[in-house]
Amino acid sequence: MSFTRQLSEMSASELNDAIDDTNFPQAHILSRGRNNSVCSTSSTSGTSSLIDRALSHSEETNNAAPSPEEKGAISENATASPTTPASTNRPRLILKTNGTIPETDGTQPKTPMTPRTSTTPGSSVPDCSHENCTFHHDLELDHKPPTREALLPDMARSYRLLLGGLGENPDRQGLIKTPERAAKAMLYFTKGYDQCLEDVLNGAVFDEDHDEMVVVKDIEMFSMCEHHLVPFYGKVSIGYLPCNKILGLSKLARIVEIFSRRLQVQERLTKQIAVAVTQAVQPAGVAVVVEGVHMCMVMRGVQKINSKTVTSTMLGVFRDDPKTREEFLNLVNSK
Ligand SMILES: Nc1nc2c(ncn2[C@@H]2O[C@H](COP(=O)(O)OP(=O)(O)OP(=O)(O)O)[C@@H](O)[C@H]2O)c(=O)[nH]1
Ligand SMILES: [Zn+2]
Repeated sequence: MSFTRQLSEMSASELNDAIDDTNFPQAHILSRGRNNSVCSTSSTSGTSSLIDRALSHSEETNNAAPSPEEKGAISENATASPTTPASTNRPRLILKTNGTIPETDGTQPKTPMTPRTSTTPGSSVPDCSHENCTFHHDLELDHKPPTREALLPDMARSYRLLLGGLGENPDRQGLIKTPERAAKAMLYFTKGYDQCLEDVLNGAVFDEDHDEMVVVKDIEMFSMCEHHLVPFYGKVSIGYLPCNKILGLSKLARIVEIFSRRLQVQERLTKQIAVAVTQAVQPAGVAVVVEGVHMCMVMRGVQKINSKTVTSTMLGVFRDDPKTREEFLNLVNSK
């Protein structure tokens, strides 16, 4: 049984669990400290990840390793590149979330939703059905789906208790509305739980005979550390090599929003963005680099105010071809 078929037989939640829990053997993590020293670690875990196996299957079925002679060009700055292989011979990266969505019918598969398990006992808050919910198309959260609003009273009560726990008087003038404000703010910080890839893409996947690298870099990112519930923030750079399908540029930034606006660790965030781009356009490869500042390391704990964490996920040709990877990294690091 092929691995793509195995993937297609997994339920969305199983796939989500597998994606969330699987580390890429070659994910690079660089930590830059105060003195700019760079520490690079590569996990050498022998466990092949979901994506690895999907990729190797994809390569087997396509049986077409890119030739070094093939040439491409960098689309963003029009710099000629001798390294980007032509799409005709590129293995296409394919990830399927379930067996019901054929990969060639133009329908975008849904991103597996992170299950909402944070509801208060006793309150029944169903997962957002996305029906009548324009939230996904308006990431500014001027209006909230009913399920999100239903969370507010319990959350506000929790914040009120928290204020009391701090020894504060929740009824003093400055704090009267604070529990509700804080609850709304937390809902905003985690609004990605109510977004899915299909809705965010809004059909902006276009057939295009374009086989050169597309890079959108320095996308601002704000997320919440799942260990301490304090922010981490930074920037995300995404590159992909299209296989006759391109993505509306803003959708790359919107994909970052889906996964950053959740409780996260940076490694998982990086991987989820790469997987989502793969699901959206089945390119020959995807590269994602995230540079983050973790307030849990700045305001508390080790208090290293200049440290930055850099994580990357390289899929497909970005993983297999060092020159393609280098081309991407050069673009990302150029001013
Ligand atoms: N790998 C990873 N670790 C993270 C991330 N955000 C926070 N952490 C770490 O999560 C760890 C939690 O460690 P604990 O020892 O349980 O918690 P702690 O006592 O608050 O740890 P310190 O931060 O070292 O004070 C810390 O090392 C954090 O730096 C992330 O995105 N990725
Ligand atoms: Zn933290």
